Amino acid sequence: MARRLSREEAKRRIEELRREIAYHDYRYYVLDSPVISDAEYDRLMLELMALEEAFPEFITPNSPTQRVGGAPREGFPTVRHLVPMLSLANAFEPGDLRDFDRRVKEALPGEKVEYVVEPKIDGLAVSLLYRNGEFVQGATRGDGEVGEDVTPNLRTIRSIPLRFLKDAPPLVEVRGEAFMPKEAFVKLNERREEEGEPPFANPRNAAAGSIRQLDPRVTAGRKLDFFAYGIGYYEGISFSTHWEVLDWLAEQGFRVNEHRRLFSSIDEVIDYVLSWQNRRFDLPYVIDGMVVKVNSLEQQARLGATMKSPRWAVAFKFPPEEAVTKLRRIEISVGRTGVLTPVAVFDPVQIAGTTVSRATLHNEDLIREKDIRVGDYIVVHKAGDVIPEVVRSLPERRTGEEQIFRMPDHCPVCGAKTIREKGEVAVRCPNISCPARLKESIFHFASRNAMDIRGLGKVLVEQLVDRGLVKSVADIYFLRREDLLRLERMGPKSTANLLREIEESKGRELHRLIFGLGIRHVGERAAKLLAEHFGSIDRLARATEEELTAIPEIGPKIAASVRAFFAEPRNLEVIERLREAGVRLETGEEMQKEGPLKGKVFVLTGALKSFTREEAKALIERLGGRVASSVSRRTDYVVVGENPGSKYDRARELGIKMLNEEEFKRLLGLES
Ligand SMILES: NC(=O)c1ccc[n+]([C@@H]2O[C@H](COP(=O)([O-])OP(=O)(O)OC[C@H]3O[C@@H](n4cnc5c(N)ncnc54)[C@H](O)[C@@H]3O)[C@@H](O)[C@H]2O)c1
Ligand SMILES: [Zn+2]
Repeated sequence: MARRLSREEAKRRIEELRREIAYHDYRYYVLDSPVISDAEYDRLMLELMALEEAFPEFITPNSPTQRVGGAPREGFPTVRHLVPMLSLANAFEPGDLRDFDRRVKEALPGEKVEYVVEPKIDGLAVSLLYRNGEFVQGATRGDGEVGEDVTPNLRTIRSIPLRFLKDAPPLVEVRGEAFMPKEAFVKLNERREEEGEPPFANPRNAAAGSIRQLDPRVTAGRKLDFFAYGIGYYEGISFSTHWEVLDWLAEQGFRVNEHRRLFSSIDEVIDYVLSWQNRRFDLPYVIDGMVVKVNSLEQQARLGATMKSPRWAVAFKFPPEEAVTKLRRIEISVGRTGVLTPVAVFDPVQIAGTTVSRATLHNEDLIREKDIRVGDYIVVHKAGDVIPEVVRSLPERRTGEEQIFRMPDHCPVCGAKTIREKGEVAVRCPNISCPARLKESIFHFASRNAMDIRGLGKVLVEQLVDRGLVKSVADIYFLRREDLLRLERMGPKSTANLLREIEESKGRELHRLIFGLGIRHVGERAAKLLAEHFGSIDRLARATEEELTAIPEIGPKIAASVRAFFAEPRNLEVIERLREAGVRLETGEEMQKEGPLKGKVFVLTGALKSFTREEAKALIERLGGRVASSVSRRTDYVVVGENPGSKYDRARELGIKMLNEEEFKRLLGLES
């Protein structure tokens, strides 16, 4: 194609491509938020390279083909790399690998060449400086010459050793890839979506965005990992091959990829590389290709490098996993916070190892931006090889029958008028008792990292809400055996199990409860901080925005959301009902602090001679205990007065310790 353009046309197209690429570089490297896929970006780059090859007179040092990419962002100190961190030349088909092999052999006539093949991890290249075996500085690649000093952030990655296990050479620069495993990527994007933040396009941007955080505590919460794949500058050690370097790194405590292999011919290299084309989807992290490197370091040195990449290595990139299919309809799902999410439903296609037929479209703006219409042919891929996404529509295949999508102005589940707050992309159902929201919140409340009530799955929650048995999370604790037995698939055994699990969940740690309440923007980490800091729900409920933001890591957004949650009378009612049920509303330390009765739960039944109910309650509370209205497994003591009621029988059934008035007084430290 390059050949057919006139000089003038080529010049114009080159300019255009450079401008476009510069914009995408900015989105990708500076904002960590690309708007096109890597495959599309690579196509632009290839076109530019082809044109520059055909018209070399237009090559300038400022062409994006001439540099590594990635400008350091403001906010971090910069670091000059001891040895430039280069990019890698790309190969897209076996023929490109053969060309690479030919170039290498031409530069090393008559020599035997071995190749090391390693997975190309889709993450962020970083350089780690070790002085006398101690980690002293970590930097991003940046533009290859100068990167950003992100030492405190990299220190949070557990697989980066802070000290070498065996040796302590004066100075070594370890290089490798910081990355986010698929599972962490999916979780992070789910959370961002819930909180109304834009999801990351792929694990590489997620890793970059996580490492380039001014607050390293945010990085710490992001579950990053690291593979070492080489060394830059080094003193006081010596190696003759890349393979030795990898072994040495593994001995010092680094994670080195276990799928590295050593080969002596390019045919073996090609076989191995291609064998990963489909197998790669089973890995817990994303690889976007395989890197082939000349093994001998001495040969590497003689081969040298171009401005952009070494001549002794090449990255084979796997073809993008994309498929074209037809968009049948757009469904709306309503989440826990009321956000309406449009979901694309399309004819099933195979992508990255599985069949997919649905993909989130995130929000209305995105649908407009991408001009996606119902009935369109669309290109679908999987972000991070796991999250199905619509890349773009194919307007050239339209028939005129396609429908422009409009977000409903009423909640499809409860019919409430939807709202879209200023500056937000999300449309919400504002009705806090919307069944869709309620189901999601209950499901969240019962989830593993919240109150962990295993028997309370999606199907059961559906029924509980649809039958009006549960109108808030607190109602879970008032479910009766008879009610549960009437539900589908609930026998006596599963009912008993569920009731036991519900009972057990009453004693869960405070941070799980706070997380489980589903306060907007309060994830697991924030919930832990809030629990630790305030010690009890009551104190958290009374906290002012200033008190909240005084906690490091709790920003104004979280603070405002916590305030709004506890300002809502319906939410306070839920808390009261939880208290009534005997759900623990304090941290362990708090219970210890409060008195000798250390959060013990009392139930009073029958009339006492020495004091009224109110007096007894006050005495118990002064000593750190608590009075509940009904007997449960969480009850520690039942105080039995005259004419005890049904609570007496229930307590006997459960084998709870019972106290008569004398024993009770003794426990309170009162003389009898
Ligand atoms: N979508 C967009 O808008 C956009 C914009 C800019 C760049 N990009 C993407 O970024 C790519 C360019 O980035 P690049 O310059 O980092 O090149 P690259 O990703 O093609 O390859 C070089 C990088 O591979 C990594 N790597 C992983 N495993 C490795 C191993 N075992 N040994 C050595 N290196 C290993 C290192 O980080 C190294 O810097 C483009 O191909 C494009 O896909 C996309
Ligand atoms: Zn609704």
